[in-house]
Amino acid sequence: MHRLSHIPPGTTVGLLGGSFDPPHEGHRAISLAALKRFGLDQLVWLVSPGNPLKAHPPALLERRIAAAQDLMDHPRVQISGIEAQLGTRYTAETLCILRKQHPGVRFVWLMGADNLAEFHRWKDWQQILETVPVGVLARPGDRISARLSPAARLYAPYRLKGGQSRLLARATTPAWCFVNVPMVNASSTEIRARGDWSAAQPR
Ligand SMILES: Nc1ncnc2c1ncn2[C@@H]1O[C@H](COP(=O)(O)OP(=O)(O)OP(=O)(O)O)[C@@H](O)[C@H]1O
Ligand SMILES: O=C(O)c1ccc[n+]([C@@H]2O[C@H](COP(=O)([O-])O)[C@@H](O)[C@H]2O)c1
Repeated sequence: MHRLSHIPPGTTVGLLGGSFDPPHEGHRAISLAALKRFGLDQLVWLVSPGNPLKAHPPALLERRIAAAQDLMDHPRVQISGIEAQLGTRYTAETLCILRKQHPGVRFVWLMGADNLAEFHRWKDWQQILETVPVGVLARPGDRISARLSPAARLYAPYRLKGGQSRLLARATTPAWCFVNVPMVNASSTEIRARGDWSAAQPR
């Protein structure tokens, strides 16, 4: 069975799932902010085989992983294509397997504010919130829609304030925390639209 490497029991590990099509400075910035604000030991970029809610297929996984490794060369961050190896696309399924494989590890699901706004559309989203702490990072333009989202409203009683962010990883679930971090106005959609990544490349 495929596993994440170098994840010692007892550690706290942030999981940043994404299409990374392509990876950019926004991903890098929220990763560094998440390590610090949530006091995480490590972080894993889960490069997705394809977001189940996105109609267009992403660029080749190998190409996205290579670009991610170039961009995020950091001793506490690993880039992983494990979802493709496990055959999972849905986050709830991925988390279920990872938690079984690493019983002593405290995983935290990380996402930008835009994903919290849409979170109620994910498969078994309440199960995700009930089983792993969720850290949400501010993103330009999405802070208000995220705060007003169905998931944020329903789970409002379980939100840790920004000043308590370092408690998140070891908090009893459900627990989530929105942190206002310095924002980077970068998006893969915009980079693809410029043609710097998509043009003449295999998809
Ligand atoms: N600039 C950013 N600021 C904060 N969070 C971000 C930023 N860019 C991406 N994220 C978050 O990183 C994760 C992976 O994002 P993803 O790979 O979809 O990038 P994206 O720029 O949102 O791509 P696309 O434009 O194709 O939707 C998501 O949780 C997303 O919310
Ligand atoms: O599980 C789901 O239903 C689900 C729906 C939408 C997105 N996700 C995950 O959310 C992460 C961010 O996706 P993306 O495309 O916005 O980078 C990535 O890991 C996806 O697999 C998961």
